[in-house]
Amino acid sequence: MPLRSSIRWLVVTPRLAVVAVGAAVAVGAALSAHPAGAGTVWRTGADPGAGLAGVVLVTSLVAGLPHGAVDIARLDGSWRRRAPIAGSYLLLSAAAVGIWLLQPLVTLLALLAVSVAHFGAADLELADAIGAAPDGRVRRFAVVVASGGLPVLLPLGLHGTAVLDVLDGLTGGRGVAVVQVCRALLPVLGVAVGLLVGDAVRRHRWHHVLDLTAVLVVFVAAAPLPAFAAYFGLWHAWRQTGLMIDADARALGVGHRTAGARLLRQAALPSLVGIAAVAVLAVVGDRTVLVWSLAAVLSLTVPHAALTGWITHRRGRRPSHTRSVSTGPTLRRQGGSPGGATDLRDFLGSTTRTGAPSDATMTAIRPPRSTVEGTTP
Ligand SMILES: CC1=C(/C=C/C(C)=C/C=C/C(C)=C/C=O)C(C)(C)CCC1
Repeated sequence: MPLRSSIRWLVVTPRLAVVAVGAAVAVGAALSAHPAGAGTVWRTGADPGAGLAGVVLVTSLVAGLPHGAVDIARLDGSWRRRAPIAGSYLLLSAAAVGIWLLQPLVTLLALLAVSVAHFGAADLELADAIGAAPDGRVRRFAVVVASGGLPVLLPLGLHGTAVLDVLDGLTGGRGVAVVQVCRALLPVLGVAVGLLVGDAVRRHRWHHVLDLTAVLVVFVAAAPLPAFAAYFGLWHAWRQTGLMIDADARALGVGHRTAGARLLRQAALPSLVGIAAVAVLAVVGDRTVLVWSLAAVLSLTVPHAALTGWITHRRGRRPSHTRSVSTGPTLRRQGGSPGGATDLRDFLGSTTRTGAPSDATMTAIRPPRSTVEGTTP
C-alpha cells in the first residue's frame, strides 16, 4: 500500500468525497448567490458584501501559503548552502516579471499553461501515489489536462469577463484575448474531463467522479476569484500538504502528527510574512494590488516548478539502491516501522513514474542530515 491509511482516508475515501461535494456545493452556491460572488471584490474590509469572499480568501491563504512557503525551508543543508538556491529562486521569478513587463499577453498565457501543468501534474502524482492513476499515456495526459485545466480554463473561459479589469491589468489591456483563448480551449477540457470521468466510472471509482464534479460545480457556480481561492486552499494546497506530511513521516520514521508539526514549524515564518504582506496590501491597496499579487504568485510558480523539476531530475539520476541504502538505515535507527524503507521505495517508485513536480517527495528524497552528509549535492 503506497500511502498510509490516514492519508488515504484524507484524500480518497468516498466518505470524504461526499463531505467535500456537500461543502463545495454549499460554498459555490453561497458564493454565487452572494454579492461577493460577482467577483468584483478585493478590499474585503471596505465592502459590506465582501465578508464571505474575505473568509474564503483568508482560508485559502492560510491553507495555501504553507505549501509553497516551504520550498526553500525543506531543502537540505545549512542556510549558507540554501542561500544561493533561494537567490536563484527569487531571480527566476524576477526574470519572469521582467519578461512579463516586455511581453505581458504572451507571458500571462505561458504562465497559465505552466499553472495547468502544475495543478495537473500534482493531481497525477497524487493519483499515482494512491494507486488510482489510469493506465496508458493518453489517459494519464487527460488527468493532467482535466485536473489542471478545470481550475484555470473554466474560471477564465466561462467567467473571465467578471475579472476583465484584472486581466487587462495583467496584459496591458488585452484581457479579452486571454478570455478568448481560454474559451477556445474549453472543448479540449471537456474531452479530457469526459475521458477521465469515463475511466473513473468504468473502474467504479465513484469518489473521483464526485471529486471532479465538486471542482466543476465550484468553478461553474462561483465567480473566478473566490472559486480559485477555494480550489487553491481546499483542494490543491490541502492535498499537497497531506502528501508532504506523509512523505516526511516515512522519511523520518515518525507519526503524521509529528511530521505535521515539523512542517508547520518550517512553514510558519515564510507563511506569516506572506499572510502579513497580503493583509497589509489588502487594507491599504486597491485593485492594482490584486493585479500585482497575482503577477507575483504566477511568477513564483516558475521557480517553484523549476525547483521541483530539478529535485525530480536529481532523484531520477540517483540509482535506486543509493536511495534505499541512504534512507533505510535512517528509518531503522530512528525507530521507523519495520518495512519502512520498502514503503518509501514503493512511494518513490510510484511517483517517479509521473515525472511530475514533486513537492511531496522533497523530503522523501532527502534523508535526515546525519546520515547523508556528503551524499547530497
Ligand atoms: C489570472 C487570473 C486567475 C488565475 C490565476 C492562476 C492560474 C494562478 C496560479 C497559481 C499557481 C499555479 C500557484 C502554485 O502553487 C484567476 C484567479 C482564476 C482569476 C483572476 C485572474
